Amino acid sequence: MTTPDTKINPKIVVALDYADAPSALALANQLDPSQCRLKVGKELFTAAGPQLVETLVDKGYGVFLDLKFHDIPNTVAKACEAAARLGVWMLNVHASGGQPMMEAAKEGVAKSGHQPLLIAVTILTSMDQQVMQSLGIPGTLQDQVLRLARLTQAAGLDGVVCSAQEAPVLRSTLGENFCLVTPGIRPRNASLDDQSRVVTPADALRQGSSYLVIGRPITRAADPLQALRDINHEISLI
Ligand SMILES: O=c1ccn([C@@H]2O[C@H](COP(=O)(O)O)[C@@H](O)[C@H]2O)c(=O)[nH]1
Repeated sequence: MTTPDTKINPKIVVALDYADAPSALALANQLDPSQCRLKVGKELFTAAGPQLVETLVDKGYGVFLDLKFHDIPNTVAKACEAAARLGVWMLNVHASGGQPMMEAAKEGVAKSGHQPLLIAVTILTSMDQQVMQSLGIPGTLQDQVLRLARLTQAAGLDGVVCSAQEAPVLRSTLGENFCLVTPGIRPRNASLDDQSRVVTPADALRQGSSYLVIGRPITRAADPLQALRDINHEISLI
């Protein structure tokens, strides 16, 4: 097995799910871009805006702008163009917006003059088979993740957000170069919170994840820096 080189290509993406910029910067200022990348999601972006994203980029962090765009193709294209202009490392849309929407997203990114990774959310890691059924989506959850991931690849995107539980089948079907970004990561004995499809950090990498998105197990730990160090140590042993 290969040893993940966490220094050159950190595998952990810390979800900065904070209510304001000072709280997010308090953690970012203690971390180092060689230890992790950072994710800005809907809560923080709505509160702190593009300026915070640019600040994190200027600090040298790879920033995943997790706004999960899902709208008509023209609107998503323009949103992706604007997001890519912030200099982020990665951004995303919802695969359930369909192939034309994802193709428009890709065109929008191309127009920005930047080259972030563009990925699509398949089925949220908080969802389970029962929730899928309640939405009237037929088949197994894994089948639906695979269907949306194939559509994402056909649209020319770089990868998907999925659970590491689906990583083995996606990796074998979609190839080594398709990026699998996996939230729902929980160290052994950690609280699941609102996540349903969870995997430990080391198991997620063994299953084929490219990047691990981790929020509360780090940000709500008594010592977030130590929690990140522990997880980086765990995955360095693979
Ligand atoms: O399917 C998805 C897509 C995105 N997320 C985001 O990842 C983090 C997970 O945070 P935890 O605190 O580790 O649960 C959060 O920002 C979500 O918005 C996801 O969980 N699942």
